[in-house]
Amino acid sequence: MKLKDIIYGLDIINVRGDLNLDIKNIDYDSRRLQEDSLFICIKGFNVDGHKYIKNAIDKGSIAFIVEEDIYIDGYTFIQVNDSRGAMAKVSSNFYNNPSKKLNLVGVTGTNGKTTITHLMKDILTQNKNNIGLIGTIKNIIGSREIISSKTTPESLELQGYFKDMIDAGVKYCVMEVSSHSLELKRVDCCEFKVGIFTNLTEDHLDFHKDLEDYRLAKQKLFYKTTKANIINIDDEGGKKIYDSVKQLEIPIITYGIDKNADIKAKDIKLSPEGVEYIVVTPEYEAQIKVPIPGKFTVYNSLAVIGACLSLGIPKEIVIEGLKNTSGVPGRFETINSNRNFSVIVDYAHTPDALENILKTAKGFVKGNIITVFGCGGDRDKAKRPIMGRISQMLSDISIITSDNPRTEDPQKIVDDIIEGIDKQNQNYRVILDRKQAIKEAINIAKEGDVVIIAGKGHEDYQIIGNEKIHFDDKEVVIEFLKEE
Ligand SMILES: CC(=O)N[C@H]1[C@@H](OP(=O)(O)OP(=O)(O)OC[C@H]2O[C@@H](n3ccc(=O)[nH]c3=O)[C@H](O)[C@@H]2O)O[C@H](CO)[C@@H](O)[C@@H]1O[C@H](C)C(=O)N[C@@H](C)C(=O)N[C@H](CCC(=O)O)C(=O)O
Ligand SMILES: Nc1ncnc2c1ncn2[C@@H]1O[C@H](COP(=O)(O)OP(=O)(O)OP(=O)(O)O)[C@@H](O)[C@H]1O
Ligand SMILES: N[C@H](CCC[C@H](N)C(=O)O)C(=O)O
Ligand SMILES: [Mg+2]
Repeated sequence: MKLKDIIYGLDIINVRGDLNLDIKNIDYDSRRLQEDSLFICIKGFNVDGHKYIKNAIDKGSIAFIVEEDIYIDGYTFIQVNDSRGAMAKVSSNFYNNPSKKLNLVGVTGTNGKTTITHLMKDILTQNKNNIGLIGTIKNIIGSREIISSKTTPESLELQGYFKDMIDAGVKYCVMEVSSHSLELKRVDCCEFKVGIFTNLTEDHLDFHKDLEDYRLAKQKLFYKTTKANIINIDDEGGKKIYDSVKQLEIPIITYGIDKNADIKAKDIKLSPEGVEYIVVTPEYEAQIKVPIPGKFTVYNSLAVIGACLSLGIPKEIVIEGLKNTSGVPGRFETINSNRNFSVIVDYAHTPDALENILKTAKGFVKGNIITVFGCGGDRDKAKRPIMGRISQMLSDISIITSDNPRTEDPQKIVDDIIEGIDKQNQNYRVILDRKQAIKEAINIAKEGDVVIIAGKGHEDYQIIGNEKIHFDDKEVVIEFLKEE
């Protein structure tokens, strides 16, 4: 594509050089550059991409998007205020603005994004749709699946996936929209038909200044939608977002249990097998059954019902899809065994998620709750003692271990967690090695107990230092369950 077409509509400070160049590739990482590329220089959190310009020229880059006043004879330099925002624009142009041709549903909030997108997938595929999904576990493009490395990809990858979806005949794409992606402009130039807000609780305070800053990042999604905003009105953050977006022309559909919402659940029955309730919407009332336990499943499915309503998906398809969902890998996943206790692997890595999951287990456990969990390194430190306190309060035995320590000392992370623990109460222990911690939990479990292994869910790795080693909670559980 011609460079002048790629930069169409871009907010530019200055252009030096030829805009009639034929660009074959765009990249923001010099390590991947090819011949005839446009290199986007990003000032990152770790390094400044501008320092790779010479390296990029050696690899065949002919044009550059920069934030500084740089010029090298024979090459084209386009100076902008913000390279990340510019990357979203040029990526969308490069792939012919594919998001406009999709029914794109964006889901944001602290917890529930992956679950909601997977429930939507199960409904939409049932309706014989070729679908797209972008999120924490994997990205799906029709029949192709790609393991994810982020919840929301960088704008360049994202627009490329959208283009592939169009080529594969995809009509609906459901997507997790992280607060990082909203703040770092990964989803600029995405045209969302529908936005869903789940909830706002403590997380990511390493990245966002405070909870309000985190909420404001999430709120941005609801200014990017064209058809409807679906908002959890029982949630404090949801109420604030509602107040902020209600003056927009986009219809809002609220959902909730406690408040007078547009979509409500009544006669809720919670069981170890899942949830059942009657949904009341402006268009219909129906009995809903979802085979995923926990009150939060009511919220997640209400959000899904709201989104499907605004997209015109027939109610029968929605009801059947929810009833027959295969669940979500690593989210309240019970590991099959012939032991007389249960083991559940879950992705709860925030205080709210841990509290929800433990309260759900408490609702049906006959014996003790034994919880194994840790917290990720190089991420929000404030949540560590809170999770320690919640685990101790809601479990009979807490085994505190490592999650993904990354570059932090695992013992230091555990020390932060036990800051929140009452040390007089001997109902906790520390076993740094996650495998040994899981082994201990299974060894001490007795009839009627529930072992909850929280924090890593579907992850099949552990990040220690800068190394990613194979580690899968489910695999480890199955191995130990075989040993008697
Ligand atoms: C905080 C954050 O999001 N950081 C992202 C950010 O890193 P950065 O800006 O620090 O990049 P950098 O490493 O300083 O490099 C600057 C630029 O130089 C380039 N570079 C670098 C080295 C080189 O040799 N050549 C070169 O060109 C880089 O490609 C980049 O364009 O930009 C990088 C690429 O542009 C991302 O890979 C990186 O995400 C890292 C991997 C990350 O872990 N992000 C997490 C926190 C994240 O995004 N999480 C959210 C939320 C999760 C959830 O709640 O579900 C997510 O959406 O996944
Ligand atoms: N609506 C909800 N409210 C609170 N907790 C929830 C909700 N839905 C799921 N959970 C809990 O949060 C965990 C993570 O759920 P899920 O993966 O769907 O969230 P997510 O928003 O995609 O998280 P991430 O930010 O890591 O991508 C689940 O394993 C469960 O413990
Ligand atoms: N999307 C979450 C994942 C956390 C998963 C947990 N296992 C960890 O590594 O902290 C985040 O980026 O904070
Ligand atoms: Mg997710």
